[in-house]
Amino acid sequence: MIEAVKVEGLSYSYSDGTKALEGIDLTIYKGEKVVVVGPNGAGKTTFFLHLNGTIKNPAGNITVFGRSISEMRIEERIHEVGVVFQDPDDQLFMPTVFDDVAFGPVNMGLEENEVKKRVIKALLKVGLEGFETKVPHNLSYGQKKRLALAAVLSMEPKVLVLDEPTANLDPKSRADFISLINELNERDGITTIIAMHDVNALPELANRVYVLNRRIVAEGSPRKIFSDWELLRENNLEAPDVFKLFKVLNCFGYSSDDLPLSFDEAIQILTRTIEGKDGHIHLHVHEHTHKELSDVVNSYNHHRNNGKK
Ligand SMILES: Nc1ncnc2c1ncn2[C@@H]1O[C@H](COP(=O)(O)OP(=O)(O)OP(=O)(O)O)[C@@H](O)[C@H]1O
Repeated sequence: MIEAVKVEGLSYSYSDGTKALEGIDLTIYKGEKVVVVGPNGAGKTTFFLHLNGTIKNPAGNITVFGRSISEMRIEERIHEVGVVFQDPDDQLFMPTVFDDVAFGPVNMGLEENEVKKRVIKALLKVGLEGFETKVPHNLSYGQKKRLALAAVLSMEPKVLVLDEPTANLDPKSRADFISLINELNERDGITTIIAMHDVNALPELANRVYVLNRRIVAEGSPRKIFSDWELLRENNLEAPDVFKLFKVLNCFGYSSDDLPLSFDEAIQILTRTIEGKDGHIHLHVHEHTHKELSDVVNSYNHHRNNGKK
């Protein structure tokens, strides 16, 4: 396995004395999808500020693909690690969408034609083709989020770091953003490191989780982390809703060895339990009192049929 990001003994205190990070050691491998969780003020953003070089001369070692981040020139670093911060307004400052996405490639010293190609490619990737002449400030929040991502993708980073990518997005934009991140990871081979409080979306974006609370307090698969109630409680975290629901169902005598981490997994487990011979879920529920449940199941069956076509 190739080490994409290796951090050793990283500590950081702000000038007012706030200790934000203490003795961080971690290794993230090429192609991994890693999510960093932790309570508010745990140091996630501070950690990311180290990865994009905003905080210089770290007290500790950070290497990206074997090279020390503090020894890289900025043009090299932005090609290695791209960081998308939570608030897109922090990253968008040019008069047009084109200029914002071109900013990185221009600073990398690329030729005009190459810059143009990269801008078009990045805007297409995030679904903002045709927005080139628009004023970033006037875009909707969801569009700004996608633009901030495009502005980083145009530098073709090997590692993509995202702070709260799903926060404040409507359900469709959220699902689209998750698919896009997964596509970047799975198809384009970009290693992704994400900080998020949205635990319901986490299993889709993580092979592995680090729990950060000034220090790294735990590491493991989403299932391992979410099964540790004590760890969750101590770090102001919670498990995905379906995971908690099945835990409760288990207490009521519904026995399932697998606890689902996502809605789809929950449906699969339920399907194994109650699936009819035709592969559809059959719940004999009363039309009026259980209409909502019927709607969910019908939409699942519809979704399943369409998927089979
Ligand atoms: N510029 C600053 N000056 C002083 N203290 C700071 C500064 N920026 C952050 N901090 C402090 O450093 C600690 C870590 O903050 P950080 O923003 O990295 O946490 P976070 O995990 O990203 O939080 P959240 O989940 O709320 O976004 C907090 O105690 C915060 O108050």
